Amino acid sequence: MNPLVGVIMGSRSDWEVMKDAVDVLKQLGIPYEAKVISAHRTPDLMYQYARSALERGLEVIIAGAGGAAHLPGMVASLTPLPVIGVPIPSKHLNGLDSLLSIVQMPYGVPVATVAIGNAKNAALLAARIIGVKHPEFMSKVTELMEAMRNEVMRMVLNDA
Ligand SMILES: Nc1c(C(=O)O)ncn1[C@@H]1O[C@H](COP(=O)(O)O)[C@@H](O)[C@H]1O
Repeated sequence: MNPLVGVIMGSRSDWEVMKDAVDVLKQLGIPYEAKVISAHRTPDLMYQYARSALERGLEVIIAGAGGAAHLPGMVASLTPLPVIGVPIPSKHLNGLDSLLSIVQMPYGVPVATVAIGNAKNAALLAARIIGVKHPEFMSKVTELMEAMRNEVMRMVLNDA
């Protein structure tokens, strides 16, 4: 099956965070591709990637970037596909800069932004989006929710 989710990030240095998204996609059996693409450093590549994403069969794009994180918003301006932004924790401002750059999009160009560093949630949100069209992935999401519920039900508080 061709990739349904595109996972992109501004630098190789984002991979440590972004591989959490890929791990979740693998766990759910969702076909994905992962690449380094930067709005700042490879604008032509970003343009080509975002413009061709829909016709290549991608259904969601997860874009991680840190600092002046323009990648998710720029990709969202070039494709009608849903874009999920992952703010990468940055060295000097701990990711607050990344978060604000990604979340404060103007009207007309939405980016669904997850918490700083929470690439796992980006993958889970992608699974829910593609699950509407692909019931086999929605069942995986439901299984995961059930497993999480059972885990909480088993939690015991000593000395409570
Ligand atoms: N925010 C962006 C973009 C972009 O938005 O296009 N391209 C790279 N970067 C970010 O720069 C940070 C430092 O990158 P380096 O570690 O390569 O210097 C990374 O977190 C990356 O996402």
